Amino acid sequence: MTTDTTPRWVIATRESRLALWQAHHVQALLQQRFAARVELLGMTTRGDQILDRSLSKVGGKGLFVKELETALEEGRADLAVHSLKDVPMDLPEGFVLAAVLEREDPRDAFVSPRHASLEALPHGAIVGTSSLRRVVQLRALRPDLRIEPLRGNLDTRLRKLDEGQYEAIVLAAAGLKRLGLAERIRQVFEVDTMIPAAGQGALGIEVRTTGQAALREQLASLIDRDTWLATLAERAVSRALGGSCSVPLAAHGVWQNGRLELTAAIGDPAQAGQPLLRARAGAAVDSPAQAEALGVEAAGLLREQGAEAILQRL
Ligand SMILES: NCc1[nH]cc(CCC(=O)O)c1CC(=O)O
Repeated sequence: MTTDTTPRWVIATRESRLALWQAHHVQALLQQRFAARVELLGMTTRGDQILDRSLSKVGGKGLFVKELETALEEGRADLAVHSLKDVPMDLPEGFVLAAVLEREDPRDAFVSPRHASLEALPHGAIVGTSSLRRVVQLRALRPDLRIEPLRGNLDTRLRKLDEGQYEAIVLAAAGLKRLGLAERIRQVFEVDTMIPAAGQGALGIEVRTTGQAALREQLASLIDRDTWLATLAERAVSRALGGSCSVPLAAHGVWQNGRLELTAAIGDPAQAGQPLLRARAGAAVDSPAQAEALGVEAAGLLREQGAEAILQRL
């Protein structure tokens, strides 16, 4: 008799269409690269259940992650695939991000049935969006607009737009592109106009810290170094400033001639139309420690400009 040495792994995933697309993407990658047998374990998280309130009001980061970690802990799954944006900077004891994959488009997208761009919206138009980060940046760009909360998965958000509850909505380009909905995008915001969230557009793969040496080694070979270092810097800004999603914080790193150029911004939800505090920091980053130091530097620059007062009020 021969022993079957084919690795068998189970991926824990949320069950939204986007989460399943992402899990299937990682499943295919693992099957191709390691000739592994990979199954999906779909599950519902608190973040999926709470649809009537803004997520910033119901307990912050980790809402989309915890149930998946429980499945890892109990051995029902071996890895969890997340949108990196939804993953807290500090994972609970016993868990680690084994890989960050190459980033999709990190930008935010403007979607509207009738209007070609944010600039083209009529005075006072209603725009839907789900994050405080987008709210403060939209207000700074167009103080006249009425910005209303918008929750739910991608299909739900598009349906609410199509039903006429909003003139336009703003959401991550990456999700729309992954689901084949790119044709709905009327405008993508350049990253200087609407600074993305830390980790936006990237996928993270989480595993247990112990007992998974072989899997961790194989996942490490999937790391996209540029995305990994850039998102480490972005996430370090968020951690240095207290990192909850009730903070309207943006952080985005771009590689230019071998240097990582990091832009970060924080807005004040209580001060409509106020300009955002912005900071830029760049360095020839070549290690995780250097990436995190760059993030801490950018956070320090925001503090010097008065980020503290905003954080105090929140
Ligand atoms: N917070 C929900 C979430 N998490 C990741 C994405 C989009 C895909 C990505 O950024 O990788 C979205 C939807 C959105 O912000 O529009």
